[in-house]
Amino acid sequence: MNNHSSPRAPRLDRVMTVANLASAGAALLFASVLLILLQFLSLRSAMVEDMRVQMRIIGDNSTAALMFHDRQASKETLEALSASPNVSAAGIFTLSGAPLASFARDGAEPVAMPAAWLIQDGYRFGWRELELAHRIIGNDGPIGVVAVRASLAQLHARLLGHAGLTLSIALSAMALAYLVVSRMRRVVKTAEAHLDYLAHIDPVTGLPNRHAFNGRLETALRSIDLNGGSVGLLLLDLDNFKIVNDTLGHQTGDDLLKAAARRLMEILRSGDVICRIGGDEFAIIIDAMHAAHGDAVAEKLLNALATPFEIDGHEIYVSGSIGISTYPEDGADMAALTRNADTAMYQAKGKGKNTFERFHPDLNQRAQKRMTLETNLRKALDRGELTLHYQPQVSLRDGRLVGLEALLRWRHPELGLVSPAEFIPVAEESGLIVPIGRWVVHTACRQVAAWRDAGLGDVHVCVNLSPRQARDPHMLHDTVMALREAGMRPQQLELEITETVLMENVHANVELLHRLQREGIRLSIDDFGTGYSSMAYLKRFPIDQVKIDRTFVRDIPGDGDDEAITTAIIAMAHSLGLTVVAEGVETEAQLRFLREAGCDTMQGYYFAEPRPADAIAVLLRERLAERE
Ligand SMILES: Nc1nc2c(ncn2[C@@H]2O[C@H](COP(=O)(O)O[C@H]3[C@@H](O)[C@H](n4cnc5c(=O)[nH]c(N)nc54)O[C@@H]3COP(=O)(O)O)[C@@H](O)[C@H]2O)c(=O)[nH]1
Repeated sequence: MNNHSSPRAPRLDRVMTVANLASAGAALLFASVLLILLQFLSLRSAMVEDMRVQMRIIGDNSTAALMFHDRQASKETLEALSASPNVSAAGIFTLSGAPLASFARDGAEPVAMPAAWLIQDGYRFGWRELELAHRIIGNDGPIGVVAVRASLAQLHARLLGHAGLTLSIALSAMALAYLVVSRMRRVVKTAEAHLDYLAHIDPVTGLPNRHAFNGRLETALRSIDLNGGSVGLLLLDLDNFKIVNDTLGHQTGDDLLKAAARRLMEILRSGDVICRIGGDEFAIIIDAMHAAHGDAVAEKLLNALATPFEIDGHEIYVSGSIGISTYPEDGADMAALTRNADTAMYQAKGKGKNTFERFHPDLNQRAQKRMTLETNLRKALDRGELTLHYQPQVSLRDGRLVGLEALLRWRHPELGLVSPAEFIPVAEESGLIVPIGRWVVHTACRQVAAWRDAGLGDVHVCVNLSPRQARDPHMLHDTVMALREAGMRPQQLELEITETVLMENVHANVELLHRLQREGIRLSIDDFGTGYSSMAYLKRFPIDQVKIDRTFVRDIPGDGDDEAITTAIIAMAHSLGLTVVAEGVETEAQLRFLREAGCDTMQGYYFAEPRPADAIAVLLRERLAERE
């Protein structure tokens, strides 16, 4: 399995670092050369100044010797210069240029009478020597010249020392700068790598995230465009993951995601890519896949999830629904391919979860049909196309009618009678269930009031509550208003909630059910046995009644498992003080079995199918007559 990022081209920052260091080095070098030059000029002027002071002294001290042509005195005066190590030769001359005295170090050439321009300028620098000349002034003006030749060796040595020091400081600064820059580069690189990780990796599972998935899929499709072949895309959504999160907490949810991701990764081949692209959604890109391979991989993925997960001492069962699409057959681009895999995945969910579905164009037709249903459903309320039918609930003790379940019916002028099994999910997904559900509660309550006002007595009515309605913040208020408007006792209304809805958001639902209970509204669990089926959880909810799903009733008596489940549900519900309704009772044998098992109430075609309000009025009249 390939989940690593591709090697990158040499980074621009590396080039930038070298460029920065080079420019810093050049600047330092320039500054160093400038410093050395300044140093040189400063040493030079200091030397000239020093020599001139000495020559002035010699000149002043030689005035008398010059006037009297005293060679010995001139020589002695001149020899004072020998103390200065720079001076290699010196001489005192008369104005006519005749030497009066001279001094030269070992091997040095004696000085000659300086040229007029040198006397004028005072000094001249050569490469290795400095020549100086100074007029000696008597009482009536110039009387002679003192000339000196000084070696620059000492100045050069000092300059070399300075240059060495300056350059070593510059080099040390460069080395320090290099170390600081390298360290900064390492810090920046680590930060960059971390940011890159965060941008591409899901922190919970360590898998590439949606952003990375887009890149991987794009690369895979581009490669197919160039080289041919096909790519398979599998979208896997964990079933009922939300229940785990809500009931066991987010940490357990995260641990489950991590463990599931590990299992899925383990069964994939190298070259396949798995990414986490949403809360409980994974995408698997299968390279160079043949049509049959997608199904095989999907089966392997589902099998990998089949063994329960051991997390924090909990044994957690989780399954997946997978949608498969193949490039280029099922979509011309990334968006179409992903959309179609998504459509297939929803189809798999609709088929009852823990399965996979390969995309085929019919699915789009189905999606189209769904769209048509939704468009028409939006107008159904206003056009008065919705009605309620009512199905009686009968006491198993005495056969008396004890309640009615309100069931929605939709007759569309062109589509005909549309089954609630078909349009309720569409209403739920589109959110239309909220206004429709509100209408159902109000209509059912108004109908109960109408029967009462017609002298048919008080009736108990049950209304289904969908997941969206349970989340609707106005639901409680709307329901209470419907009861008030109808002048009904709250106990006459029962809301049916499926186990799955209940478990979808345990904390919020516990709160909601308590508030409904405080209003006096009765509550029952619908389709019990098909969902989470935990009596322990039922204890947390203020429930009055449990409705055994008709799939368990269908094969009793006869099916040992269903008999055992039905009997157990009745016994457990009673032990919690709840009454039990059996759904889908169609035969005398079922009725007898349920009565013997102690079931309280039955609902099903055996007694009556759901009927319009007028037909129910007939039953209510019969009930009244029986009472009298
Ligand atoms: N949120 C809402 N959901 C609603 C509403 N009205 C209906 N529904 C849900 O739609 C599903 C299908 O309902 P329907 O086609 O009305 O089927 C009901 C009965 O007709 C059917 N039934 C009753 N007795 C029998 C029987 O003996 N055999 C048999 N095969 N079917 C029978 O069962 C359905 C009632 O189920 P339940 O609600 O679980 O008690 C269905 O899920 C409805 O809940 C609505 O207003 N809001």
